[in-house]
Amino acid sequence: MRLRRRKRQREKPADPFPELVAHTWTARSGELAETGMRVMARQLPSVVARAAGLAWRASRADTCVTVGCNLLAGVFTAFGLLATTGVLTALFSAGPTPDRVRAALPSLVLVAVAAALRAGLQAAAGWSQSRLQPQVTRLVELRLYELTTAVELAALDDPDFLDDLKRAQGPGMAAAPLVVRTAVDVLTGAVGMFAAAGTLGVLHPLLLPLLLLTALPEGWASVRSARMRYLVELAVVGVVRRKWILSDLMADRRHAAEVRSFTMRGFLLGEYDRLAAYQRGVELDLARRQTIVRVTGDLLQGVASAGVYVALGLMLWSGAVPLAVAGTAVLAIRAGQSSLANLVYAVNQCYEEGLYFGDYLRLCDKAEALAPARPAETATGELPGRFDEIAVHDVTFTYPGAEKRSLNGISMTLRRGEVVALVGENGSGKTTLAKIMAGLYDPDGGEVRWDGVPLRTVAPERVWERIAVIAQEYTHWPMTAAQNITMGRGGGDGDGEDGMLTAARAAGADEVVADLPRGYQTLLDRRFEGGAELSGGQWQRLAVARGFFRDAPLLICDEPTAALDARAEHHLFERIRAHADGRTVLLITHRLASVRHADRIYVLDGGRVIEEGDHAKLMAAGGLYAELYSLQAAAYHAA
Ligand SMILES: Nc1ncnc2c1ncn2[C@@H]1O[C@H](COP(=O)(O)OP(=O)(O)OP(=O)(O)O)[C@@H](O)[C@H]1O
Repeated sequence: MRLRRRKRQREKPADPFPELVAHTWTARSGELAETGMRVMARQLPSVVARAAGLAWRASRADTCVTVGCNLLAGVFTAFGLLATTGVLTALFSAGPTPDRVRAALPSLVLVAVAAALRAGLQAAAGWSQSRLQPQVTRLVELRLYELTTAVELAALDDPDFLDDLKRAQGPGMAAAPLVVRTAVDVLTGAVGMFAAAGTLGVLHPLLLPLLLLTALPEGWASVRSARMRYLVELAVVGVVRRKWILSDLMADRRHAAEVRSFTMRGFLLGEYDRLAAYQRGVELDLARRQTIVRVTGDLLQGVASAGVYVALGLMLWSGAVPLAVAGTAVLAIRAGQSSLANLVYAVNQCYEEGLYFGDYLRLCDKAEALAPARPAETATGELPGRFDEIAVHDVTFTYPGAEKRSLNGISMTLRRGEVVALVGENGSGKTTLAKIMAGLYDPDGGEVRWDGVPLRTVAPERVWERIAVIAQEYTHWPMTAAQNITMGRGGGDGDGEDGMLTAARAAGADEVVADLPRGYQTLLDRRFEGGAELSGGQWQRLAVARGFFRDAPLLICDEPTAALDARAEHHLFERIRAHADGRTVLLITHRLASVRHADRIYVLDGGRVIEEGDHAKLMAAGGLYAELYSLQAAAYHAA
């Protein structure tokens, strides 16, 4: 056992990039290195069952055709082989040659018909198998993204979940169609082998072990060489990932200016070449070792075949089998040999892909348990269309995996028509509190109530429908300008065009769009022909327009002016104040001049509210707010 392990360790190439090998994708290498044929045989049925379930859900018709045609092709293989005996018996019988040929004709026709039918069935099976692949891919991709867009936001803060997601999204998802394909290959190989074995059993029971004897060396060689390749792939996976990252840095437009201005070209090319040279070395070594294994397999197979033919000769000589049967046996052994080798190879492949596919299934199970938090059908709480008051009571919150609380017993009230500001230094908990109010996270303790209805009892979707968030970190959606404003509500360009224009004007996005070549229909993605790129401030105006367009009773603005020029910022704060008419605005900003006119200001520090009141009251109190405000004001006066 120890000897075997030592031998396996020798198979693994020494790794000159230790910092890269720690990647989670390599987690399977140890498992596989210890996996033998017996473990594979035990686990294979469950992998095949999963693959069959997946294929069934992707397309029942194609699954039935694939399986049915493969089974029927096996029947015709056996039938053809048995009919061959009839041909040979007729040909080897006594009498003039024309008579013998004539006698062989009916069996010959049967052989030809069986071969044609088998070829037709195999073609049909191959076609439906190819049809299954894209359908399976579509199914697994859609399922994964349905789940990732529905899981609680907190799940995406959990490093374990993210780790699982990366594995599922990469090799796990890619393995799904391969698991189905290799499972069908297992079936095809098994059917072919059973057809040949059945034929031999019918011809003479002693012929069956001979088939196994000749197929074993090739089966061994193909499994061993596949496992070598797989282990090497796992060993270099970190190197390959690093190469992807470097190729992205060297070929992507986003990095092009920096690569040039910092003259990084030589460094990046050197790094890339170092990795590529290592990978080439490992692969050349693999090719050498695989060739040795294959040649050994071929030699052993040659010896085994010679043994088989000697045994067959002896049986013929002793009269145990007639000449015609021996001839058919040679054909059946050859057919069985290739089917068995294919079967062993397919089993190995199916098992390998099954390992990765298992990652995908585990992630789906995990994500299903995390989503949806409270489906609309079972949630008991109903929110009012427009609320009068949002009350936050003694809310505490710790991010998953974090050691420190981000919120520490926060209480506050927001009423309809008010602009309420959250201020505080970096990391004081403003964004976290806003996300809890938006129903993106459930608090660990305390609660948020809308007109007395606890958010904890309401389906998150119902909360999100009533909120517009202009977030600190927003996405540059690679859609048209119009879609950037309207997506998420109605979704279509034609939907609420007046509303879109009003929102764009309010946010100053109309000036941005006026300069675009195709106006609102311009695609904001330079990676496509005719796509446009915007500046940071221009993107922010679109994000603000998106927030206004939702026309929700609660508008949360988290640093909405960070990238805006002075004029746009002034205009936006005026517009936000106007927006509060009949609605409520929660404003988070470090620009304290802009919160002077807020109805109420809450000052956060270390996840607690340390001051509360309007501008005049807080200035008079002379606390943190007054200090921060005076610092900013002094900077302007000094100028
Ligand atoms: N996704 C996260 N996972 C773990 N901790 C987080 C996460 N997001 C924020 N935190 C932590 O929570 C605390 C509060 O962060 P938050 O983003 O709410 O602060 P903030 O007041 O909005 O800061 P800023 O003014 O810089 O935007 C910080 O200590 C931060 O490190």
